[in-house]
Amino acid sequence: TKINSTYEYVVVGSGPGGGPLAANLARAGHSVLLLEAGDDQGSNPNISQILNFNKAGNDPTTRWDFFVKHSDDPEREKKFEHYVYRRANGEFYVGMSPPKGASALGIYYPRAGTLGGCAMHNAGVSVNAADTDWNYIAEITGDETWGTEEMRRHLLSIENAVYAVNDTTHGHSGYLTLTQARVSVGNGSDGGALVQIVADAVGQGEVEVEALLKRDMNAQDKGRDLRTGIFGQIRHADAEGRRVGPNSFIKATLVDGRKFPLTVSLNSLVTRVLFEKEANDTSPRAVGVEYLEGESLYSADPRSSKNATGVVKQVTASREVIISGGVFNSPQILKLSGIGPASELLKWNISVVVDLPGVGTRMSDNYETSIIGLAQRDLHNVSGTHAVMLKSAAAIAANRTRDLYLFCGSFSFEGYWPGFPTEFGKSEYECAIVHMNPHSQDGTVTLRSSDPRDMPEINFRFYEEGEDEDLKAILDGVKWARSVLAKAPAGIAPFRELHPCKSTEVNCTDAEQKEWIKLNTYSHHATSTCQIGGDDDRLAVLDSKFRVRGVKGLRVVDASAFPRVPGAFPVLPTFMLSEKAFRDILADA
Ligand SMILES: Cc1cc2nc3c(=O)[nH]c(=O)nc-3n(C[C@H](O)[C@H](O)[C@H](O)COP(=O)(O)OP(=O)(O)OC[C@H]3O[C@@H](n4cnc5c(N)ncnc54)[C@H](O)[C@@H]3O)c2cc1C
Repeated sequence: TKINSTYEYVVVGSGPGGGPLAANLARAGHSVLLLEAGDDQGSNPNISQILNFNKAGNDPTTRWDFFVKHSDDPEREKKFEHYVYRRANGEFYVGMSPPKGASALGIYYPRAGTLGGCAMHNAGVSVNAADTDWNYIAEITGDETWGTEEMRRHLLSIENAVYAVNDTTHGHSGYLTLTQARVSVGNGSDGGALVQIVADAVGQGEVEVEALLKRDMNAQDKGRDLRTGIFGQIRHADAEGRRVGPNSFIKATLVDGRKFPLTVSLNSLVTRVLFEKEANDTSPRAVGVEYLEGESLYSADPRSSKNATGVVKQVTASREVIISGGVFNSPQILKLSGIGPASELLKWNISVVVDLPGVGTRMSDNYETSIIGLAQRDLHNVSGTHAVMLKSAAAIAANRTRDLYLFCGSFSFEGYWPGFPTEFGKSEYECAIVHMNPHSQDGTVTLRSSDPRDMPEINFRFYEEGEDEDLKAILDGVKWARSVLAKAPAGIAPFRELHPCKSTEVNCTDAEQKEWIKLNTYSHHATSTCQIGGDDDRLAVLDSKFRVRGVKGLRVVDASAFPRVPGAFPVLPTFMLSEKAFRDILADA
């Protein structure tokens, strides 16, 4: 496509934040340039079939490899069982006994640099945030349009809930096809037996297992966030398992005979926002962006090379620039553009446009762990995973919303590293555990240099706050799953547990389990590095309409805007946030 020099809107990044926003603005008749650092792998079967998500996560054509810290203590970091090193020959080493000459890289954190962003290699699990998460944004900003009712309306306009076809409380004509994952539970199958023991444990033993697997975790239901038990897993994919999301919506917009004014430029790494300040302006205005054109320019791309520098280009936005580079890249782009903590910018000789101390701070994420074991024999007819929502003892005592999301099945998911996962054969069975709304929200994204191709320094600082309560909640989930799995039919049980306890035979104390969980907690739901906040919050980066504070014509629309990590899985809330941003931007146009 020919790139013009001026568009009404320039959107940077095509993930669940930026992709649908660019498509929607063009469908509303505005000229839009969408700049994406990666290329398009929409027809690569590793990427296009949602159940290939493990292959997708390892595919060098889409992967962006970040290496992060979980704490400020380098010795503890290296006790992470899947810590990554670079061997002298350039290959990765994963583990705790690195060979001589290997250099420490850090804890692997997956992202995707491709048309569609991380929605192209995620597992697609699509869960609305709790009402309390949405209402929290309304409370801190005083902007009622963030309330749960309004946000629900955005969900209705984007979704095509084919799993709930006759349910009029869901939307059925949006771009985001949602289906429920299939689980084998046929008569006499191991899958059926293993779901049944969970159903018994959550007091749903009398209900048909098939009906439980259709329970709708995104139901329009006042008591929803307090309800626990088994649910079907909802995914942004169609009935044939093809991924649906930003990539398909952008493509549909480009091929539509109505010829919407959307231009997509791939292999375009945005390096900074351009500003102008006229004499009578109180604050600078974003008027465009600078970018580098070329393949694999960002150093997280495994195909990148230091010698590839790209061609410098500039483009103008007559209305607005919208940054949607994701949780690590949006704060990096702002900082490279002179928006961030002044002291950090000056260190890299970047002229300060606005001293905004919150950029790249208060990063938030869910805590994840898993209990995995080997059955006495191979398991048969166990495909698919089902969700179980639970409350920790503390959430029950305080009558708070459900805070544990488990998904159970015959699979192995112990987090991410190059070459993940470790497969343990046909007897493996796991309950993965997501602990929602953990206390610590102290992660940072800081510049490592002023070169836009370099990855920033990323430190999550897990467990800085509320360590006892969070570890206790996760342990509640682990113990619950262990006690349920012990009730599996003879011949399957007893499971030989691989972790957190090495085996059910060995007595493993609470303290030992907590230590193992703390060392090995993983995550992949990072948010909040450019967060929305109230006018009185000096670390707020955005106002409630996604506008970057202190400048004009610039917004950030992606998962970095959430003031704290929403619910169990961030992708559906990010699609909803994108839809909200579209409405807010149109209202100002
Ligand atoms: C392996 C994996 C599995 C996941 N599974 C789930 C799941 O099952 N359910 C769920 O809810 N969430 C899941 N997530 C998280 C979810 O996918 C993300 O939270 C979501 O995609 C965030 O959307 P975003 O728009 O903020 O950013 P991203 O999806 O990260 O998109 C950002 C885009 O911006 C582009 N970009 C970045 N910098 C630049 C630049 N300088 N110039 C131009 N382009 C740039 C990137 O290439 C990318 O395409 C998963 C994530 C991963 C990595």
